[in-house]
Parts: sequence; C-alpha cells; structure tokens
Amino acid sequence: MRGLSIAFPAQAGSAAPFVAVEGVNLDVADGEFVAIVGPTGCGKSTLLNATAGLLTPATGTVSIFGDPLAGLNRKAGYLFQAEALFPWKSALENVAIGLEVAGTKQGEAREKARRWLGRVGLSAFADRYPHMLSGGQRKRVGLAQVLIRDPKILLMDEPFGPLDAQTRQIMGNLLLDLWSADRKAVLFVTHDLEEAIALADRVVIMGAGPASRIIGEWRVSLARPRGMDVRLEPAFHQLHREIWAMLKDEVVKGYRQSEAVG
Ligand SMILES: Nc1ncnc2c1ncn2[C@@H]1O[C@H](COP(=O)(O)OP(=O)(O)OP(=O)(O)O)[C@@H](O)[C@H]1O
Repeated sequence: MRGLSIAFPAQAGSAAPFVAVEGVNLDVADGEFVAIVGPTGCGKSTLLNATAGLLTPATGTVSIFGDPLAGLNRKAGYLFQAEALFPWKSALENVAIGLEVAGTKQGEAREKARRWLGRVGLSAFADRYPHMLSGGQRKRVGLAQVLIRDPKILLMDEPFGPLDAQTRQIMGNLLLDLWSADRKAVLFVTHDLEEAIALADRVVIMGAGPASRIIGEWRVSLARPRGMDVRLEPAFHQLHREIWAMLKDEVVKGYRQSEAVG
C-alpha cells in the first residue's frame, strides 16, 4: 500500500466525506505474517477491504506482487469474523464448493476437500451440517474452505473473534501450523495485541481515527514454531509492554470517538 487514503461519502449532518484512513504505507513480503492492531473504528477492516479490492482508494495505490490492483484481488482468500458457510451444505460440501464453482470436477473437489478436512482435524465430521458443529469446528471448516483454493495472500479480519479465549488460541496455533507448511502472505486484523504478537512476524499499530494512519510497527523475533506457551515467555511480555505503551492512548481515543459519533 502506498499513500493509501479511503474516504466514505458524507453522512447526514456533515458536508465533507469521512476520511477513514489517510496516507497509509505498508509492505507485506511474500510469506510474511503481518498483524494490524488498533482501536475500534480506526480503519483496520477498511484497509483489508481495500486490499481485497472491495473498496476503491481516494488516493494512493494497492499493488499485489508488483501489479496495481484493479477490481477484486483474485490472489487473496478472505476470512471474516462472520461465518460464510452454507447452512444447507455439509462440512465436506462447504469446503469443496469453491473448487466446484471454479470448474473442478465434483469427485476431485470432494477428494481434496476430504484431505483439507483432515488437515484441520475434522475428518470425522465431514457429513455434519454447520448447525451440528461447534463454533471452533465451524471456523476450521471456514479455514479449509479458504485454503483449499490455495490463495497466495490470506486476508483475515478478526477471524477468531466470536470464539472463547481458549478456542481462539487453539485456532491461532492451527493457523500457524497450516501457514508454516505453505507460507502465504498474511494480513491479520485483530484488536487483540496478545493474539497479534503470538502469531505474527510483524505487528503494525494504527492510531485512532478519523484519518487514521500507521503509528508504529514492531518485528516479533520470537522463535518459530510457536506453541501456546509462547505467551508465557519473558520476551513476549517485554514486547507486549512496549507496544501497549503506545496503543493504550489510542484505544482510549478510539472509544471516545466511537461514543461521540454513536
Ligand atoms: N461504508 C461505510 N460508510 C461510512 N463510514 C464507514 C463505512 N465503513 C466504515 N466506516 C467508518 O470508517 C471507520 C473505520 O471503520 P473500520 O470498520 O475499518 O474500523 P475497524 O478498525 O475495523 O473497527 P473495529 O475494530 O471496531 O471492527 C469507522 O469510523 C467507520 O464508522
């Protein structure tokens, strides 16, 4: 992203467009895992949506492997907080559907989907419908549904947000296992600084909006593979303290902003 600004049309009571993010520069290397953290409403999802090609920049550019992005980003797979499973399809059918729509024969797509369900630990649940799975299991199906298409870039927006704290950690570790087997560039949006440090190579902090920008970034040099106990390491706590010293003021500003508008 180079000089990226995103504005939304003026709302009632305001003459000017609302500038959500302004002048954002961010490079993500091939195979790098970058987490974006910032206060509520600062524009994290907006940045991700611009990278997905769902929003057009007011100024600046998004380039994907060197080519300016025009239209939808077809190299990216997107995992949202909200679930995108079809309720009337089984876990297996949900994982296979993306390939089938793209033209893969049903038998081959389902064979691949079976392998992916195995990789996310759900071999025994292939025939279950989403309502017969736990929240964590549905997230696993969602991960397999995105990864089976082998996107070069993964865009993740609070993907484990609705899960309980322990399941979030387990899902984070599953994601790291899958990612380390086949490194993709990851942009992972979260408001949870611990989650960001535990997962990422680099943590990028956004300031409170409007016209939010990147105000800091830290390289996470904790060794990989990282297990659940990485959060207990002194180096983890040291980094958390450093980043939080900057983030906490922005979090307070962010809440004030959201109250002022709401
Ligand atoms: N379609 C839209 N029209 C107008 N304003 C919008 C639109 N989408 C987002 N915004 C505003 O842009 C700002 C950034 O929103 P965004 O959802 O990107 O923030 P966020 O950092 O992802 O927030 P959260 O952590 O609460 O999910 C907010 O002030 C939001 O109200």
